[in-house]
Amino acid sequence: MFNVTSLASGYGQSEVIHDINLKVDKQEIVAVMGRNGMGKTTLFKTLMGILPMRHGSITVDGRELAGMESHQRVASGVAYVPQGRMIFPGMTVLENIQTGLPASANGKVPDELYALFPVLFDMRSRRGGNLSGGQQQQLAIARALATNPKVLLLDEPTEGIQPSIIKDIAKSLKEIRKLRQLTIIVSEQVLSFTLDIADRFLVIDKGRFVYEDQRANVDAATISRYLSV
Ligand SMILES: Nc1ncnc2c1ncn2[C@@H]1O[C@H](COP(=O)(O)OP(=O)(O)OP(=O)(O)O)[C@@H](O)[C@H]1O
Repeated sequence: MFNVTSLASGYGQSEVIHDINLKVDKQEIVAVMGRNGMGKTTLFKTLMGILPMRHGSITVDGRELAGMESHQRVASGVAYVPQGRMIFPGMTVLENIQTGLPASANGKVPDELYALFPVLFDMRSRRGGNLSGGQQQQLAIARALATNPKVLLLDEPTEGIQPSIIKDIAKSLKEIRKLRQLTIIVSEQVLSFTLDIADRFLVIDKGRFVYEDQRANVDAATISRYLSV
């Protein structure tokens, strides 16, 4: 459904992502685990077209995204929740979510989104910047879901968030995956969160995948070793 072939990218002279291949099925949740600086954010930025690719191919249901601007990739069904959330702090919760809605929605937030994140309904008139970190993360996810994606990319969603909210986020993601047959790729350093949601695990090390396994066979000790070296 989401296929990445021989993808490379980097900054200036230095190549950071080397020849990455990834195939993700419809409704599958894949975790990309890796320490700081291993290339998770660079990979996601390349998938979204924020950073140009040096070579490779990215397809969603057979449609090639290479060469498309970021907004065209969103229109093709890929949504992105960046590291650090990047919500608009001066805008209300409602306005933040509306920025993700297609024009055809006429500004109406689907009830389903508020059902997934009830706190956002309660706080819809507050400024995004006044929400807690966990609430902002939920807002960033809701804004991405408002674009009605087929594929959701989440970059380190648990960073700086308290454990009870992490559990809520895991629950919402599993729910929305079922509801919308959503494909999810999530980068993380926190294994407990991904063990809760992911069907398959990959470890990225210096811009290459060095480990892969299904949830049922996953060797948590091996992944932890990669994360702690
Ligand atoms: N704007 C940039 N210019 C040059 N090099 C960069 C830039 N951003 C990241 N890098 C380098 O690219 C490599 C991968 O960084 P990246 O941010 O993708 O890692 P990460 O796995 O997402 O880690 P983190 O969890 O710290 O975000 C690192 O060596 C980093 O120094």
